[in-house]
Amino acid sequence: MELHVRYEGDDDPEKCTARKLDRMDMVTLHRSARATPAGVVLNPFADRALSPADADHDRLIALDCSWETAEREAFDFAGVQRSLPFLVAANPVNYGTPFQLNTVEALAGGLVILGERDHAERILSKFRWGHTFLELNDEPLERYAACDDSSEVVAVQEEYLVEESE
Ligand SMILES: C[S@@+](CC[C@H](N)C(=O)[O-])C[C@H]1O[C@@H](n2cnc3c(N)ncnc32)[C@H](O)[C@@H]1O
Repeated sequence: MELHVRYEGDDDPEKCTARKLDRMDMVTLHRSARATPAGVVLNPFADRALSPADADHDRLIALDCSWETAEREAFDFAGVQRSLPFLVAANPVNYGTPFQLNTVEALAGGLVILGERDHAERILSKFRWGHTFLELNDEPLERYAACDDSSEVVAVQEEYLVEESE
């Protein structure tokens, strides 16, 4: 799976996970929506959850921007829009927060769901806390990756949301 990032450049460059992956040739950065190729767009506002049924696409795309500017319209670029199901951030900025992943976590979570765990491990290995993301989310990721489609993923997610609210 090719990894692409639409890079907005409005977040702290020192902490930007997409820039680090780009320096290591693990993603391709695009400075405009027009230049970003179509694929599966990881969009927290999307109605449909990512599932193994999306594995026939060749590209996984994230939008790297500050959470302050990550509004619905910011994700308006070519491709199929997918949200990630319940997963918890492991990075030091948002540790323990569900759904609000940074770019490398979102790409890695997506890769595992699409059946590319080795690829996910490779990109996370570039970050000190990277392995923690897979440890924290081990069970849900394994279960999502075993689903057939988006509605099954949403049904599994429901169990974690109920646990979270108790
Ligand atoms: C808002 S940016 C923040 C990036 C952060 N500045 C960094 O350095 O990694 C994170 C991106 O990851 C993807 N993402 C994060 N959580 C997601 C979710 N729950 N569903 C879908 N995509 C998500 C989106 O593409 C989102 O724009």
